[in-house]
Amino acid sequence: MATTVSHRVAVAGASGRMGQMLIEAIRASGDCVLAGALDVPASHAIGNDAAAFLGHASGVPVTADPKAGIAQSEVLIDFTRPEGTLAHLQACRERGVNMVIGTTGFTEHQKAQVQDYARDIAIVMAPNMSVGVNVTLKLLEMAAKSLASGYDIEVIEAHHRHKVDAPSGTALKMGEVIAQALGRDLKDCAVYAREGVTGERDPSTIGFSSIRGGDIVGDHTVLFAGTGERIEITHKSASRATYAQGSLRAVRFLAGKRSGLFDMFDVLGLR
Ligand SMILES: NC(=O)C1=CN([C@@H]2O[C@H](COP(=O)(O)OP(=O)(O)OC[C@H]3O[C@@H](n4cnc5c(N)ncnc54)[C@H](OP(=O)(O)O)[C@@H]3O)[C@@H](O)[C@H]2O)C=CC1
Ligand SMILES: O=C(O)C1=N[C@H](C(=O)O)C[C@H](O)C1
Repeated sequence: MATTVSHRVAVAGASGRMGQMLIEAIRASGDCVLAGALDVPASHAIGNDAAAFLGHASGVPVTADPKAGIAQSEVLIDFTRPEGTLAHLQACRERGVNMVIGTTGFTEHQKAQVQDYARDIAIVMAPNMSVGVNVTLKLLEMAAKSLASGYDIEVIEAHHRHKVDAPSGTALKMGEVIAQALGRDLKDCAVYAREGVTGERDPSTIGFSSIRGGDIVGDHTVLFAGTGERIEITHKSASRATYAQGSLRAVRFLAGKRSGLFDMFDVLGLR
């Protein structure tokens, strides 16, 4: 049976870990087609076929020119760096191309800029596109409400040696969800480092610990440590394919939308 291709998708960071995973997922999807590929000017991939690493010819060359890279697309998936994402947003707004943003490490000011672009194009932005992590966020919301007093809360994350931001975007989102459930503001209660004579733990804080090493795809644990018991809620990613599949669900969700900022709770109906 012939499949109908309905989504023309460009990928930014085409030679990156997630970029390659996305190109592979688009090729296997049946309803999406690769219509553009972007990378930084210094990338070894510029000028090459975007699917060459799969031993396949997609007919889409990797370009460093954002406007050329998105010209044939209805949506751009971006897993790059915050400064790259912002440059891509500018090009997408000019061309009326929607965006799926998986990049992490944005400052508050940069997040406000993304929100501003969402007045003109539709954007799904989430620090973690996997179904499992987003369901975990709902579990954390419930746990935090039930364990509001008497339990110290610590978020522990582990990632591969190449990751450049810490804590991970997912860990920060977990902290935000928990803080909100407890009626706190993460800005006021987050503790990102401990060293030396720190004093006793302030029960109102949410602590973060980051481990970096090897090829760990992404592990997140939230520890609720009480007196006489501990509860640990853990999610472990064994493959980046889950992030790519979630990104394609976001692409389908955006079809026909003209503006607005959405996240994976919207895409997955978890709100
Ligand atoms: N939301 C989610 O589910 C997930 C989010 N992520 C996030 O996605 C991002 C990318 O992760 P990952 O694929 O592992 O990283 P990689 O470093 O493997 O890939 C990043 C890609 O973006 C390119 N790039 C770097 N800087 C810029 C820039 N300024 N403008 C445009 N492109 C740029 C890189 O080019 P070059 O290598 O030549 O520098 C590379 O091709 C990270 O922020 C990560 O935290 C990752 C996995 C899941
Ligand atoms: O850089 C990564 O690899 C990942 N980044 C995201 C994050 O910062 O939370 C999502 C996932 O954990 C993998």
